[in-house]
Amino acid sequence: MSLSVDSIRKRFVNSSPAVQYAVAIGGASTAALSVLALMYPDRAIFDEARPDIPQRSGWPLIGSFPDILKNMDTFHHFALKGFEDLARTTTMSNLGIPRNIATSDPRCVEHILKTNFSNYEKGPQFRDGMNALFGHGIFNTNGDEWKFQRKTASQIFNVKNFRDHFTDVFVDELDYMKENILDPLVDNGKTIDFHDLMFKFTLDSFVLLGFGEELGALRKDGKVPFAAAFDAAQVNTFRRMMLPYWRVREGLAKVLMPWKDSMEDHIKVVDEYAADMITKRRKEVEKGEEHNDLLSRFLKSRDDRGNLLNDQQLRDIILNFIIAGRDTTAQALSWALYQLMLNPQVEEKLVKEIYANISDEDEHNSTALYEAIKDMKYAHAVFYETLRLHPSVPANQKYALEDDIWPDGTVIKKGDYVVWSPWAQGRLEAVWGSDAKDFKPERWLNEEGELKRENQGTWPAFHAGPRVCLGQNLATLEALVALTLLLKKYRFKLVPGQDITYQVSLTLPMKNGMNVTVNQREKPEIIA
Ligand code: HEM
Repeated sequence: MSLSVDSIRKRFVNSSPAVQYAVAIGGASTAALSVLALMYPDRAIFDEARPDIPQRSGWPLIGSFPDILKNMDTFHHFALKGFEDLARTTTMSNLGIPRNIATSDPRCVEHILKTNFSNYEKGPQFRDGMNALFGHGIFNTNGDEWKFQRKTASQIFNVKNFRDHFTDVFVDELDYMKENILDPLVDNGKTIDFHDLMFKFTLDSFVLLGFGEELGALRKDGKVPFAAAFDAAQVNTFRRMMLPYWRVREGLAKVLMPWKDSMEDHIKVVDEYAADMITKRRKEVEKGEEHNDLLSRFLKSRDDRGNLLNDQQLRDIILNFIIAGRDTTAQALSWALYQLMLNPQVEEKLVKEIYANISDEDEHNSTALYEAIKDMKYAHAVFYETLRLHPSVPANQKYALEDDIWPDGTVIKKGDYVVWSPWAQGRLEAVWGSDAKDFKPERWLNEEGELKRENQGTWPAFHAGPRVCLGQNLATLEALVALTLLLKKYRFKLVPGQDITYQVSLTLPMKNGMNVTVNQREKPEIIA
């Protein structure tokens, strides 16, 4: 049956008013959508065009949102491909989240980190997403509130603490780990998840040195409930930041999958943990006990308005510092061992350096260990190279406080949401040369064998500018003490057939962990 224009018109005229109304509405909507699609052919509805910046391909009205969804699990590879295929600075428009301008140009990254960009003036998307876990802790504050936290915390990062107290804590935790967990596995072929082990080590160490609490994660099988809830809350925070309409999504999940723990459940567990810690410490202080750690410094100090801190403020501070101090270093340690197992020639060189510098006695003399490790150039190079390919903070963002022009000529408008990806940048040939994807600690040493640090725009692993990582020396010390003492005693082997990959989160965890077997290390020949 063929439908002529005339017959359609007749049918329409003879139909009921309700049908005529529905058809008219449908027609008008289609027309409106078509006009809007013509106005926004490659970007999210109402996003302004930025023809001056190379844009990643997008759909009419929704932009690249489907691509984000599709690549959610391999997001850092997705970022890398954009820079490789399109340009060093690109833009992407997505329905429901602000248009981003992404750069992998070290000059632009350094400029963002050191000048007119704020990580607090975030759109509601980010502030709302971060609030549940981060509250008003150091990562999520600005101005006087941030200055107060940074200044108070920085008091514990002095050489004396590093040399005497912190090194002691790391050595004690490692001693426990060696004796009770690793020694029983030596040469018996049984496997252990090294990633999980490092999370326990850094959690116990940081909670002890920062808050005086013996959490005992290393002493328990499986994850302690605080750590499990804390990890889940972080993954969820990242999803809230990346995907729009999280309230609707999470609301639906609660109805459709009521048996699954929600963000509120995870937050409840971590809140209770922090609350117990605070109550215990307040009681100890009442009894006249003296402590000199991070928690005590904050308990004694007055905030930017001159008040002693309440429990909520202390909770935010504790959780932010645990995020800062635990995950980042545990991940760096895991990725470092992964690369060493894949690159035996690097491992061999590092082990020779360890044996040449650390005697058996040094292993239990914190001052000697600290002094020796400070001078181990190759070990530092291994650590920096690990963070080049596996930066613990793999992607980051800020907002432009003013109109600006970047060093590469990109025109930035006040309020623009700008992002950079240390993960992608670390693998770009345009930044690191044709061997960018290879693990080569030698690139961090000059011809005389002295360490050379890249500028912070090229290697933004620890950030730069006023918000540069407060714990970078602590992290370096902790990682090198652990690598030194573990590699001196054991040779770890990667269990074949595993999918070692990252989980997309605020930091760079290994998605499936990393199983290894443990063997006794033979002394390298050169020393024997
Ligand atoms: C390998 C280990 C580590 C890496 C790669 C790392 C990296 C970073 C990065 C990239 C930032 C900037 C985050 C942002 O503003 O978006 C940061 C901030 C920070 N880091 Fe680290 N970090 C590490 C370990 C630590 C440790 C052990 C501590 C211990 C306390 C720490 C304390 C902090 C603090 C307090 C900040 C916030 C600084 C501020 O906003 O003023 N970090 N870190």
